Amino acid sequence: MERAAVDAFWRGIPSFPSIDKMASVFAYESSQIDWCEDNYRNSENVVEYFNTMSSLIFFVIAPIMLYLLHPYAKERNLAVHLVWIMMVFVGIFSMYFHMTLSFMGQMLDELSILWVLALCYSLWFPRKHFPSFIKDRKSFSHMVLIITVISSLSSFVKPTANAYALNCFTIHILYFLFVELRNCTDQKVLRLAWSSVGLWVLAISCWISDRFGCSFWQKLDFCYLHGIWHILIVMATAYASTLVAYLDASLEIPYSLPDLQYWPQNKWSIGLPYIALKGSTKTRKIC
Ligand SMILES: CCCCCCCC/C=C\CCCCCCCC(=O)N[C@@H](CO)[C@H](O)/C=C/CCCCCCCCCCCCC
Ligand SMILES: [Ca+2]
Ligand SMILES: [Zn+2]
Repeated sequence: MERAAVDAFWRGIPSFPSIDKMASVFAYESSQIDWCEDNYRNSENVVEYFNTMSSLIFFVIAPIMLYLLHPYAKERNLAVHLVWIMMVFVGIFSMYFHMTLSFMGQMLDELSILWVLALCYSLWFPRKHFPSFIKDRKSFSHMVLIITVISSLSSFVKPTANAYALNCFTIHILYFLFVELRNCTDQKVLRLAWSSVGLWVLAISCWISDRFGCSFWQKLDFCYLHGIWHILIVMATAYASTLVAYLDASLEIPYSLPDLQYWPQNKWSIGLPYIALKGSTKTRKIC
């Protein structure tokens, strides 16, 4: 069938978008968002070259975290691995978004972040903060799933607001971490919490500065803040997710004696944090 005929066919169906409209969501620069980096400066096929390349950090950190968290995931729940597998997709969509600045790229980038957040909440949100009508983690996960499906659909209503809404989640994460840790005296936990907050503060400063201070950074010919945000937010995610996973492990699998360690250098607490299990596993205990 001719393309015009196909288009006319679909146009006959009320409220079905035309083929042109559907194709345009993939078009270069069809997103209403444009970051500070000059478009097409380094390549005629890649709109924002540095922002695209800095998203490669997802492919560096994700496999290392998958490897480091394997003993913990095996003991607690193999679904933990989904977090860093999904982070690889966030990286792919982030690259696609900055390469094209297309509407489809923007939505894939933002929706993938929303679903990683949903997964983290389902896995690690502390039981004692569950709403009173929720009796266990399974029901909590179902509630998170319903909210995430509704939020995913709502994200098409005002797409320019999505990134701000996603950033607001951090306020909630900071709030419950504060409540959880206000009586904590474990120096390792506190150091990890402060490092997570520090990385996030640096990251969000770059994100906001790129969004709202672009003319200033253009004068300095330094338009790389969004790319730097990519690197810092992946590190903040590694730190914060390990922290909440550790708090969860201390409550849910205490017999395995979870311990916070750093790769590659544990001595100075630098590098990527992970959970080492120093005790017996459940299976060994039963045998
Ligand atoms: C019980 C919950 C524990 C949560 C632990 C952390 C969960 C992290 C979840 C998601 C990872 C986010 C990865 C960010 C990818 C960035 C891609 C990107 O740059 N997208 C932009 C467009 O290119 C877009 O404008 C950005 C939108 C905002 C993203 C907001 C992400 C929130 C990340 C939360 C990090 C937590 C740090 C907590 C510190 C104490
Ligand atoms: Ca740009
Ligand atoms: Zn980005």
